[in-house]
Amino acid sequence: MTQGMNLFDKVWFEHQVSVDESGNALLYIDRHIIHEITSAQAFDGLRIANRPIWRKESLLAMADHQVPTQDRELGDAGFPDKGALIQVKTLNDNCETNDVAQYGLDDDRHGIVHVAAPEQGAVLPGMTLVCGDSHSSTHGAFAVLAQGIGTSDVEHVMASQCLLQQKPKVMRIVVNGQLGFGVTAKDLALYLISQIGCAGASGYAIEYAGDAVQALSMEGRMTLCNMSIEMGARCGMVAFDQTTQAYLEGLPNAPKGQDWQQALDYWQTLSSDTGATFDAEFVFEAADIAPQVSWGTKPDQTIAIGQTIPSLAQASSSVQSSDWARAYEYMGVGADACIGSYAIDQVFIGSCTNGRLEDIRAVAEVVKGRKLASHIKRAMVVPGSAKVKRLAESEGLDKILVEAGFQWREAGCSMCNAMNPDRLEPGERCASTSNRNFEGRQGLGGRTHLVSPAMAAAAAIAGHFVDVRQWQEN
Ligand SMILES: CC(C)[C@H](C(=O)O)[C@@H](O)C(=O)O
Ligand code: SF4
Repeated sequence: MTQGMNLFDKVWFEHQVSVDESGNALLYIDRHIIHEITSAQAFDGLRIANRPIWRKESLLAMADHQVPTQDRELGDAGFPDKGALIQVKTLNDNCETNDVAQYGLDDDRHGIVHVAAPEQGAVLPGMTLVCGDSHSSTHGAFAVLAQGIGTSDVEHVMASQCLLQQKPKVMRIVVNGQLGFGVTAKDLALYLISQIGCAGASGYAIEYAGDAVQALSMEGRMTLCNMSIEMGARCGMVAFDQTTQAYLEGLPNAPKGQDWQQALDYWQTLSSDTGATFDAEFVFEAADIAPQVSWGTKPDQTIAIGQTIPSLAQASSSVQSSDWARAYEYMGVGADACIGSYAIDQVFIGSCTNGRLEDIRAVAEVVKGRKLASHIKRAMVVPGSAKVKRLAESEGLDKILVEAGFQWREAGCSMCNAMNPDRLEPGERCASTSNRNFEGRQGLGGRTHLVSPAMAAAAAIAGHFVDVRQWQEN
């Protein structure tokens, strides 16, 4: 085994084809996932240049952003937005013409790219992975070097199976100890972003390590890696271990028999060696982390439940102070106020951050036998994939949620980014398990507060943010 190498470097150098004088490296790409938003122009580009796809077996497609999450049985008629229908049909046509594997809308493997691909075993340790989507960092949970790319790079990778880029620096974030009762991977992610800042990891690949990270399930690790991009990082990774192995064993696309044994031998090398070095390192104590709520319009504008919204006097620069002033205004919140003092209008549980089975179980646990607060206009649970939906239904979770007053939808990105019919109205305040709280992210004028699934569930019942730990059984 190579001595003293960190995890990122191991995967990087295994895939580096060449480096030019200015330091630009060509990186070989193993897995390329595509969706309906960022692939159409790439397919067009190849067609115009009369270039074939280099290795179509590396591609996996599914439409997720624009698909409606209800009335799917109506087929095309279920799409209220005909532009969205065209995008989805274009992806279908491109996949058929180019013989690219696709999980279509009626396929029981369909879902949000970052939820559906890993659960089929299409994402394996040691791979390099790209997708024309910023939250591709999710797949780093499997010790994968997973990056989001733009549409022109989608075309380059289709044509050459390679990505041209500068090698990022590597940051390790160590979280010691264990997360407290009721504190989840989402709270950890939001906390780290609030400490490191939205641009704090720009130019870096992150490796998450320490006892608290190792104790996370694969779902929790995906939640954590998913939000790396909200710190500006190029990707986030977690070392391969028993948890990774147990998750992958038996999945449809995971290797079998001899191949599995051989793969394991390699995968077991996918952690940072003792003595590995990093360009930056942060160390946190899990015990310091409480359930988090974002109060502003950037993911790092986040506080622990129980803290008050910071005042301008606490800002560290004039830029931060003007950012905060604008955020108070847009979000309709005030300095020094308690986040629990604002009534919530909508609740959204889903997205590639928190649309997995563990997340839905956490919501059901909190809302079981309770009802939505009477002023909540709408509360939705949107599974991240058809598989998550099926598994949740087999546990009876859908019934618990519907009983409490939630809508139970079909898989898709849904209200995470308002590219489909699920949106906030101007001024509406939403407890959301998604990953971005930018202005207008969930609908023009909508106000997003990022929280964990359990915190969103408690807010749905109380009608405002509360500390969910008072409601859970220890
Ligand atoms: C539409 C897509 C390109 C976009 C992204 O890259 O992140 C979306 O997934 C998002 O979360 O805003
Ligand atoms: S769920 Fe949200 S963050 Fe994830 S891919 Fe879809 S739109 Fe992007």
